[in-house]
Amino acid sequence: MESVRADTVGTAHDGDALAVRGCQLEDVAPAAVLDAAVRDRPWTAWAGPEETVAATGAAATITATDGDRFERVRRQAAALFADRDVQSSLPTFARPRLFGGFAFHDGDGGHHPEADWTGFPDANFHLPAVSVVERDGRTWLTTAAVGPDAESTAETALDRWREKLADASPPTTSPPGIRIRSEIPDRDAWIAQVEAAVDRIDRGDLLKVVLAGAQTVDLAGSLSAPAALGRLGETYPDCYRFGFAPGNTDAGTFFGATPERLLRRDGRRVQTAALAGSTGRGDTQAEDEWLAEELAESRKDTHEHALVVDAIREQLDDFAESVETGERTVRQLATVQHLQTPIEATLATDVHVLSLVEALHPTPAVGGLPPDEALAAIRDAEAFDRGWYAAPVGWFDAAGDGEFAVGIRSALARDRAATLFAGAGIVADSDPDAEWDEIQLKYRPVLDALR
Ligand SMILES: C=C(O[C@H]1C=CC=C(C(=O)O)[C@@H]1O)C(=O)O
Repeated sequence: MESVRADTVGTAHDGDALAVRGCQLEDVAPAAVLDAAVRDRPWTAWAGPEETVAATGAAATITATDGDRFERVRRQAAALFADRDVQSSLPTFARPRLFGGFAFHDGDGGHHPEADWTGFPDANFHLPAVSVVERDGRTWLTTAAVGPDAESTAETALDRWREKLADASPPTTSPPGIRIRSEIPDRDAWIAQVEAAVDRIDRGDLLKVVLAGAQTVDLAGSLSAPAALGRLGETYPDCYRFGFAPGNTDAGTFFGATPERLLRRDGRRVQTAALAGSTGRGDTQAEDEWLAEELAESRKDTHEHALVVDAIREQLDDFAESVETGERTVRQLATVQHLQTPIEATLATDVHVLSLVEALHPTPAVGGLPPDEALAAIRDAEAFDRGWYAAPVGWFDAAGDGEFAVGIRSALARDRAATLFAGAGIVADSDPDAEWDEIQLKYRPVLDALR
C-alpha cells in the first residue's frame, strides 16, 4: 500500500527553518522500531494509554541546569516553536513534540556514587530527529530538522529510516539476570529512618513524608532496554512505560513502568489522579479481595491517600474554573494494589502544561507535607541522589498541551549495573516493617524485567 506523506516547514525569527516530514508505515512492530532507535543517543521510549513512541536523535535539545527550570524550558520551547507553522498536514499525534523530564529536587541532589546521574540535567528535553508513533492502529514515522538545510535533512532521514525499518525485527534478547549487590539503606537503617520520620510527624513538624530506598544490582549480561520495556509492557500494560537515554555518552539509561499519571493537558481539560496507599496481591482471588478491602478501609492508607487528593485539588484550584474528584477505587497491578482517585479540572485560562507540572510536582505521593519540610527531610534522610526518580517525565507540544507521568517503579542502568528506586509514604500510623515490605514490592516491576 502506498504510504501517505505529509510535511510542514516554518521559519523562526533567527532564519533557521524547522522542517518536519512524515509518512505512514505498514507492519512495523513498536519493539522493532525501539530496537533500531536505541543504537544512537539520545533516544526516548514512551508508551502511554493511547500511544507508543520510539524516538532517536535530536533536532533540538533544551536543557536547564539550575533554578527556575520549568520556566526556562517553557521559554526555550517557545523560541524553538515561534513563528513556525507546526500545525501541519501531519496527524496531530505526529506533530513536533519535546520529550524528556526533570530531576526530582530543584538544584543539586548531591553526588552519590550509588546512583550516578551524570548526563541527566535538572531538565532535559529533545525534539527527536526521528520518531515513530503508534496510535489507533496506525504507525507514523516523522523526522524533524532545524537549520539552514532542515528540509533536505528531514527528507533524507525520512527515506533512510523508512528503508531501515522495513526489515527491522523485535529484539529476542532474554533478561540479563541479576545479583543484588546492596540496599541503601539496609533494613535496620530503614527502620530507624521511618521511626525518626514518625517521631517528627508525632511532634507535629510533618504530616507525611515519602522516603525512598535504592537497590543496586549487578547484571549478569548486557541489558537490552527495548527488551526490558517489552517485558514491562506485557506485565504492566496499563502503566506508562518510559526510557530516556540522554545524549551524553557517560550517562546511563533511566527506564521504568509507572502507574502514576502526573497530568495530561488537552486544551482547557486537565486529567490527573491521586495514587497513594498500597498493599500486596493475594495468592488466591479471595485473599486478593480481602487485601483490597482491608486497604480501602485502612485508616492509615485512606489518610495517606486523602492528603494527596486534597493537595492536588488545592494546586489545581489556582488555575481552574472547576475541579472534579471521581470515585476512589483500588487499582490492581501485577505485584501491588493502590488506592486511586481520578481528578479532572477545566482550566480558567490557557495555562501551559509545564506551569501545571511545576505547580503539582512533587505531589505528596512522592514528596510529602508540608512540601518544603518534607523535601528537607528527604534530603536529610536519603543517602543517594533521587535524580529523575519520582520526577515528571513525558512530553509537551507547541500549543502547551502534554502528558507527564511520575518516574517511579524505575531504575538507572549503566553498563552491567542498575540502581532501582522505590519509596513509601510515611504517616503517623506507619509501621516500619510494613513499609520495608512495601518498597520491596515496588522494586519488583523492574527487578522482574531484569531476571
Ligand atoms: C513512591 C512510590 O510510590 C508512590 C505511589 C503509589 C503509592 C505509594 C504509597 O503507597 O506509598 C507512593 O506514594 C514508589 O513506587 O516509589
